[in-house]
Amino acid sequence: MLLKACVIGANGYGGIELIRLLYSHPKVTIDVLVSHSTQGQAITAQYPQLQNIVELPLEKLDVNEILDRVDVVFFATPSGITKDIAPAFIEAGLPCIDLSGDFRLKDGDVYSEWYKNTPAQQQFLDRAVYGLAELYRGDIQQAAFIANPGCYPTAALLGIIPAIKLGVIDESRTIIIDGKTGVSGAGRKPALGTIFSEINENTKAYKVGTHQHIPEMEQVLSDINNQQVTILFNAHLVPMTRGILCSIYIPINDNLTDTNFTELYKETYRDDYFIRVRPEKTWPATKEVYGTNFCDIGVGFDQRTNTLTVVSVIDNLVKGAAGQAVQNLNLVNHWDEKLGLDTIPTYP
Ligand SMILES: NC(=O)C1=CN([C@@H]2O[C@H](COP(=O)(O)OP(=O)(O)OC[C@H]3O[C@@H](n4cnc5c(N)ncnc54)[C@H](OP(=O)(O)O)[C@@H]3O)[C@@H](O)[C@H]2O)C=CC1
Ligand SMILES: CC(=O)N[C@@H](CCC(=O)OP(=O)(O)O)C(=O)O
Repeated sequence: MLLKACVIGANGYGGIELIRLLYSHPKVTIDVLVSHSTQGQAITAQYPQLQNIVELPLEKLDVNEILDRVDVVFFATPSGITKDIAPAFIEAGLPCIDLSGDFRLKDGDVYSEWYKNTPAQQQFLDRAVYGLAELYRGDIQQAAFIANPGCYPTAALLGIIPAIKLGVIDESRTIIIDGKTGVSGAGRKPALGTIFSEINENTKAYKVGTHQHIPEMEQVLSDINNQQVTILFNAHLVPMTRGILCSIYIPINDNLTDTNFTELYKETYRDDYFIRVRPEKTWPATKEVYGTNFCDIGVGFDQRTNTLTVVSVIDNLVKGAAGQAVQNLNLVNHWDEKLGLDTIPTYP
């Protein structure tokens, strides 16, 4: 029997990517699509490319009806909105996977500071399991409510986790993450900063020193390190549709200059199908993971500065959002982690 899924926020970019992936999933059927502003329309009115494939109506949010009709709910709704919608489903015990930032931070005060909004109730923050499979696979397999990681944190954390686990970092210096994203990261809603003439042939830094993903990365790294880790992260918008590339600079202890970091990274991820560590000093590009759940990582040690350069790429809508959500669905159900996700990148 197929598992019945509901996507709330179905007409956004995260929602349509969930529909694309769930449609091909051998153990799932999409039963309910929910929209806020386009309810009553067919999904094909918003996305004609779904004609003859997924011809479902966009429905209004009706908690009881959804509880009756489906086995799992995905929230592809904005941060600040999900925290008010999700609790009814969590309390009813329906498995929930949230793509927003509302349940990732365990400390409500930290959420208020960075998201400039009131946090979700603590009881729901406590129940959420952070859905980074490569780090918390065992917890996810036991979970009913997943807070899917943010797009930048996914790429950045996967690039830093091996170094933290191996204890090779010089803690007197700061880890620096230079992140670049395609414009789909901002969602489908129109905004001045993301229209063609503003972003084409242009690149810009944004949210410098204030990006909401900074405390998310620090929370996870501090959890692994058993003490506070502080990072410097800056985000940049580049003129492409999909993709995130993080160039990460990790200060390394003096006595480790002969270490083969590429081999150590490969060893850390030996059981993680979606993490592909490249040969020494071979650098991945965003197109090489386009449309897939892969995170490709290149590693190279700079002797002059005792710094490890790590380049990590993902598709923001797949490993950074919908694909990672499906990976988590597979784990929650104890299915093969690759189900619905085993594809080759679209290239060129
Ligand atoms: N885009 C990305 O790369 C990533 C996105 N995310 C997160 O995923 C979530 C979805 O993002 P994305 O799809 O890009 O955003 P979009 O702006 O493309 O879509 C947002 C969706 O939320 C719905 N929505 C907006 N306001 C409300 C409301 N008040 N009540 C109910 N539904 C509402 C919209 O419905 P309608 O249009 O009908 O109003 C729309 O379906 C966000 O939390 C985002 O932070 C996470 C990682 C990466
Ligand atoms: C281009 C762009 O604006 N990208 C967004 C990604 C947002 C996101 O994923 O936000 P959540 O943490 O709320 O899920 C940003 O940098 O804020």
